Amino acid sequence: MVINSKIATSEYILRTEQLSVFYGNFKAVRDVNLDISRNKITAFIGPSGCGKSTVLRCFNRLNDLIPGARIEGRITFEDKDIAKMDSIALRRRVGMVFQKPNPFPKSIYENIAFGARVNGYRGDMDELVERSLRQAALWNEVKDKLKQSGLSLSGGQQQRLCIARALAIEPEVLLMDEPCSALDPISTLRVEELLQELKQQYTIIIVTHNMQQAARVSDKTAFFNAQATETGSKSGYLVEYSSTEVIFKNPKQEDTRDYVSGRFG
Ligand SMILES: Nc1ncnc2c1ncn2[C@@H]1O[C@H](COP(=O)(O)OP(=O)(O)OP(=O)(O)O)[C@@H](O)[C@H]1O
Repeated sequence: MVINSKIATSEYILRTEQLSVFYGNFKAVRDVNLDISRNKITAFIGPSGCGKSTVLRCFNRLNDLIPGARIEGRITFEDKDIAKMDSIALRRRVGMVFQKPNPFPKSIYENIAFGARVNGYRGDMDELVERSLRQAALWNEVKDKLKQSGLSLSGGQQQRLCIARALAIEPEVLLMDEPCSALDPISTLRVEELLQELKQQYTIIIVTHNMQQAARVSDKTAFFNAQATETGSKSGYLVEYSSTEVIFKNPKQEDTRDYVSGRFG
């Protein structure tokens, strides 16, 4: 009997168990236990340096590329320990969009096709390029200039191109590290609208400094803070994790309340 894996999978696509992250001897983040819900948008908020990006980068093992970085604890993706997975295969399934739009210095078309080709895509490339650009709500703006450089687009369009590029690899999870911080308010709104559409198909984790954005776009919010340790250095930790409504309207922790009401950070 064939069991449908979609039915068999748990509500949580990614989980951390007692996750601590080190850069050399420095413990940047400690003891994070976090379950990421499938097809939801989870926001990471908290003051600068509390480890939001560090935790985000753990989910597709991008920290592996930083000399001296290592983790303690465990992260599972679809119930499998990611430390035991091939990192390239993991990154195909857990894509990333960075803070600053970073299109390749290639045509709009090639920005999508290049990564897909490198990842072994064998289907109809024109169809994939169109589908990815449509998913990223960019198709109508670029369909007549696919041969132009990706760098000729506006900042907001470049970021949507980078989202389209990430989607073309057909990931299951999209990690976004402050994807709107370099964008103007109108482009930000477009990306936020786009996220709502994308969550039908993808699980999204977004790091944001903009609390209104977290409140507007996310279903769940994780609030991180940093605290001085015995050695004097500051170590990040997860203060509270709940539905976005609870975090913003009725948090359990006083620190969360102070942060979301703008009293610190
Ligand atoms: N590559 C690195 N090497 C050494 N230390 C690092 C590295 N990246 C981050 N850190 C340190 O780890 C801690 C957490 O940094 P991180 O960038 O994850 O925080 P953040 O909450 O995302 O901050 P911000 O909101 O300012 O982006 C900080 O003390 C930072 O200096």
